[in-house]
Amino acid sequence: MDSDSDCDAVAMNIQGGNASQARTFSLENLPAEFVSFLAKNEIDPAIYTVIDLPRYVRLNPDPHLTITPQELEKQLGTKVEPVPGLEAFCKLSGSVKLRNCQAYKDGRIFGMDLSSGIAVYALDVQPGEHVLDICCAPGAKLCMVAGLLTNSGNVCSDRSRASNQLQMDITGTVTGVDISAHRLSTCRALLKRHRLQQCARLFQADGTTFSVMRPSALDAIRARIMAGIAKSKAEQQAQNTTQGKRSLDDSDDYSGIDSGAQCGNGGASSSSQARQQFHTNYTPDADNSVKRQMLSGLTPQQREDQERGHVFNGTEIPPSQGKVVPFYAPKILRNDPQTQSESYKYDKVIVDAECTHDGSIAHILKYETWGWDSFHKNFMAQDRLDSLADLQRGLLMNGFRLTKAGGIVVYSTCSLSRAQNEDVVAWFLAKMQGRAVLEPLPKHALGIPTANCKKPCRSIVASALGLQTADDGSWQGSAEQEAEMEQFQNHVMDMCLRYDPLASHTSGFFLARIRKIA
Ligand SMILES: C[S@@+](CC[C@H](N)C(=O)[O-])C[C@H]1O[C@@H](n2cnc3c(N)ncnc32)[C@H](O)[C@@H]1O
Repeated sequence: MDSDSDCDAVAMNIQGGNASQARTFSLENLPAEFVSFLAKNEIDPAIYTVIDLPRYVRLNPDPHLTITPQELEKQLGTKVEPVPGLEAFCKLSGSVKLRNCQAYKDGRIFGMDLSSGIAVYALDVQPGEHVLDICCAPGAKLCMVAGLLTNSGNVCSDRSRASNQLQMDITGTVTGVDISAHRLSTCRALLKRHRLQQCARLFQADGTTFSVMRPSALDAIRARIMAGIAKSKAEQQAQNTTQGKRSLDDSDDYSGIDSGAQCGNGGASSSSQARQQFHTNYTPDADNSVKRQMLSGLTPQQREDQERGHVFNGTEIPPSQGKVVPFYAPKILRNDPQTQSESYKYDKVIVDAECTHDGSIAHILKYETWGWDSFHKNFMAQDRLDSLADLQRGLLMNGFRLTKAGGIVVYSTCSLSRAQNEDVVAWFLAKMQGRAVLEPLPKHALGIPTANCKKPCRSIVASALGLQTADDGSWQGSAEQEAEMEQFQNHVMDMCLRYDPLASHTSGFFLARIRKIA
């Protein structure tokens, strides 16, 4: 979870508490299990003693929700410094509370750590692109992607039209997937607060098996809705009555699934069917634990492969499993036929994977107030730790599978553990055998010092390559293999990026940028 205020809002909701940000901290306060986790993962506990960690906000680029740093400074009564080189980001004192600020309530600013912003910039979102955000909630990055698509010049967000009119001019879209319904609710609320909901749809689903391709029928749906509007207007004029007027607003839930355009094959024929399908495909999570849910349409073989960690082969598309009802979608995206075809893979995918959140300093320190028991339950439970790398691999594999050839996948976490970062990326690259390559990232971007990445575990790479390992899992190769292994490990270290709070004065963050070759 990011150390931003929007994420804080979620955490506050979960806990129902009134956390205050502890800025100074004694390491002795950390619970023993967490200290041993840090030691095992070679994470320096001193990161939690950084006392002057700034807070960052992003100014909404929407021309109707702009605010200048000077105006924001007046509202907050504190210094607001634009971050050179990272458009719309500003730095504030770490003690600033955003929630009561009018600009925050109006959706003029987003709380978002700089490292998260750099993850989105690494996607290099272009106008008209279709982006998939796996593990999207509560939605800081998703909102930034939606903002880049909505305010990119090509895509006009015309607020001057009547408020109940659809904005029909979207070309690029962002699809967010998260397993947690209540976190998705926050995501939806954020999209609405920042008026970004027109180009975004959300699915409650397991990101390791999610299979919905990018929207494929925007033009057809747009035409149908426009025809509906024209027809409705004509009828209105003829009858001189408001009866039969079609509501053009964007109701949030799927109760309106039948209204508006139905788009050809596969469209849900009634809202009750749609609901039923939703509940068949996805069981909402009750406790925000890391639950893996299988799409009902997987064959037993696919299921078995999944359980063994072979999430498809990184490219193939499973047969269509019927339409999956979105958790939220504006009308123009709600009735997409969800065509299953190679040509509807996403241009860009971000996998901001579920992790132990140990790099999210402000968040971790809040457990001082909330109680470390809940921290243990949420993040350190042994079964959760044991299954985390599998989950992260599965999320990355599936994100890659849904990316078009030539597209980009960004893998990120807010953990500083090697097992959740370099090891996952190295395992993945080894499995993909040349179909995926690491792309350079801007080291020292914006003058922020990055930390050295860690050397991925050789036995994980060896096992991903199918090389013989000893009973204890260790691997020893020929001289030539050893040299290749060394080269591969160094390559992963060189190409990935780490923010360590001690050096960067941001949250702890890991980032890899992967291009899909085929
Ligand atoms: C680090 S947070 C994501 C933060 C988010 N990207 C943002 O910028 O606000 C990780 C998210 O992963 C979600 N998650 C956990 N397991 C998942 C799964 N199997 N499939 C999809 N989402 C999952 C959690 O509910 C949580 O919201």
